[in-house]
Amino acid sequence: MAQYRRVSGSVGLITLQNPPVNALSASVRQGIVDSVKRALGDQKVKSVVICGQNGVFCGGADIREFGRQMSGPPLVPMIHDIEAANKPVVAAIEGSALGGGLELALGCHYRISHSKAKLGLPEVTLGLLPAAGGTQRLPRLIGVPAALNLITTGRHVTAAEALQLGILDHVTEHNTVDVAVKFALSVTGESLDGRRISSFSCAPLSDLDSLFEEAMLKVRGAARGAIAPVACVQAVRAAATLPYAQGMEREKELMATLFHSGQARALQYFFFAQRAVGRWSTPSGARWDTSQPRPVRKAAVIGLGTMGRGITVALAQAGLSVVAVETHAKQLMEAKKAVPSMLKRGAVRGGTTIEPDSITYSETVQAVADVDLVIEAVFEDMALKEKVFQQLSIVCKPDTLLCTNTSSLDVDHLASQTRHPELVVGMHFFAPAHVMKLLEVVYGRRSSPAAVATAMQLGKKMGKVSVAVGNCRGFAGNRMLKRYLEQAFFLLEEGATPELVDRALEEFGFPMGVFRMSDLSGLDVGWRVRKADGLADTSLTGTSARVRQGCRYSPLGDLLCEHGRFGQKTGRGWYQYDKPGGRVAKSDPWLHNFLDEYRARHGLVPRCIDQQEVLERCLFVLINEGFQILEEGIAAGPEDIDAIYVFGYGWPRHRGGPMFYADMVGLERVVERLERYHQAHPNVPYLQPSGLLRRLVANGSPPIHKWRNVIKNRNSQL
Ligand SMILES: CCC[C@H](O)CC(=O)SCCNC(=O)CCNC(=O)[C@H](O)C(C)(C)COP(=O)([O-])OP(=O)([O-])OC[C@H]1O[C@@H](n2cnc3c(N)ncnc32)[C@H](O)[C@@H]1OP(=O)([O-])[O-]
Repeated sequence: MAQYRRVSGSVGLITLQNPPVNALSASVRQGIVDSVKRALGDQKVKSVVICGQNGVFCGGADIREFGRQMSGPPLVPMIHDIEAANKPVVAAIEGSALGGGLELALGCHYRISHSKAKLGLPEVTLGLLPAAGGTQRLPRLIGVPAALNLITTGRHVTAAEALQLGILDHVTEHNTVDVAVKFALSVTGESLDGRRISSFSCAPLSDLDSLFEEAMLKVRGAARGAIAPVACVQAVRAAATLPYAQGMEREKELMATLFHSGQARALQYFFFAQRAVGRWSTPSGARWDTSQPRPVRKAAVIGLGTMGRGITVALAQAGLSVVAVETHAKQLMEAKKAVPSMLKRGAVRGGTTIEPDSITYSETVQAVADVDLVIEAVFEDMALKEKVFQQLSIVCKPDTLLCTNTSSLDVDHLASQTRHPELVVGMHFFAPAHVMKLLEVVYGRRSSPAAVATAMQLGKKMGKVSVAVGNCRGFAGNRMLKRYLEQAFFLLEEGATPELVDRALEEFGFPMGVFRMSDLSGLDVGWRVRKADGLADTSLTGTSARVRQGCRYSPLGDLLCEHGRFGQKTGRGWYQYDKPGGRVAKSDPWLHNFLDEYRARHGLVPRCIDQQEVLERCLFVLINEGFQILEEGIAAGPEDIDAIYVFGYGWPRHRGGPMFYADMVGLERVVERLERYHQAHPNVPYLQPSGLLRRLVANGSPPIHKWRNVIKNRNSQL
């Protein structure tokens, strides 16, 4: 809807009304069309102001309408009519002017904004382009290079930057609508000839071809297979080379190629998925809307290795006062140098200021006596963590929340070491902890709803996407990753090379294939875990060398570690690097010989493996584990798993996440391929389709937004 009224005698004020972000739904568009008509037809009205209710101008087209039959007046002619109006129209921007919202403002003759507003054309992040004239008007207004930057990245800019770029005419600290109305009165009767952006020409550039070639190269490099950024460049090129009307035709054609694409569906699904994870629930009935988080003003971090330092920075950046504890004097000294410079770099990047004295350092756990929450980030060793939790339980206030950053150890067991197990949860950060967006909040059997709510809220405060998951080995993310890694090792045994596997995964859209990733994070990390689990025994020979606990096992990673090949840090891993710490992976003939010898020793005849098999083996087994996790209630819904994989593991966002990908591929096909691979590899039980996956297929493979019902029905029958 849009409300219309006349104010200050001669200004028609149109207020968009569609909470919470005044998205341009069919009824809002109809409301605007009707109101504009009224204002232009009313002789008493000399100028018009368009604003949004509740301090938000407009969040753009209504994304929920995209999957449906479109109705109501289309945006393009609506904006065109506003621009063609013979009375000045002023956009009064508060909150956000994004996507179609900014396009609407670009159709107005003047734009006035509050200083706190954010503006942008984020359509590319939804697999689209700004197809309500945004690709044609913005370059005409601010020049091709700046428009290319905004449209291909979708980034939001502050009002100050928008003013500097020339998007805005005026920025105010006061009531924006009042200022806009006053302004509208002041321009009454003035000529609008120079105010209609569609009549502008783009500022001439000396070498347009090379500018667009460069832009295309850059965009293709960053897009990892996403098609929308490429279409955005093509649309802006049309603005720079064609008259406005033809440019609009090109914009429409390009939008048509994107609108029904799988990528657009995936990205729009993901837009809602990342918001859905905030509405968490646990199998015991705790929920986001009934659980009260506790206030956390002062927090502590125990252990200042790489993770502990990152967590300290993330907490300080969120405005908390932090006690950073490290019992090893040398490590503490290093952390005291490293943390302030990490903070400084973060402040420069984010344009913020940081209070350096918000962090105090200590060599003893006694220093955490008065904090509200502690995050333990010591070495991944259960005995050590047990000791820390026992100490914390004595030292801390009785109501202090005790969190562990373990990536796979048993949260319930750690809780059992304390006097208040209900106040223990996992907060699993991803390295580097002050940069990575993902936080897995792991609730144990006895974690209270308030403890989960507090950790979730703290994650949000730190700018993370927090996902609540249950306690199991590896939680959701690493548990699924284990299956993916295993398949990659098996593929090497069967004849693939790290290069072939990585290429397939990188062409799929991962920033790094599994072996390059493993070299980056260090092969010794997994080796240590496997050793602790009694798995990494390379003294075994014959068939037993490749079997553990009755299942197929590949000792390849263990063997590499025994050769001192820990990845980038030692200059050798699955690839070779020019020096320890080197970043550029090069194919390593030693590794290929090693694989040949290994296969010969175990009587494995290498075969030709294609990219499709790599993808199906690695990804379908990971997806299958995801279904198992849903079945067990470790994650509440597919959106949780997808958010974990996109934000924590580099799953390409334009493929929506592993569970969405399964939906796209077709659940029947996933089952069929898994069954086939399981037949070929009967000693890999995880290739057997999970019960939930089979049940979904038996239920006619409902779309992903209906999976929760199938899970719920099953749980209610138990
Ligand atoms: C021809 C077409 C051309 C055109 O160029 C295409 C477009 O404009 S494409 C559009 C280009 N525009 C964009 O890409 C902007 C997308 N929006 C945003 O970036 C943020 O929502 C915004 C910054 C506006 C507010 O942030 P915040 O304050 O943290 O709030 P929040 O994020 O938590 O959202 C609150 C609720 O509103 C919901 N919702 C939001 N927007 C839309 C929408 N457009 N539609 C529908 N719903 C929308 C959101 O799902 C959530 O629902 P729920 O049920 O409560 O979970």
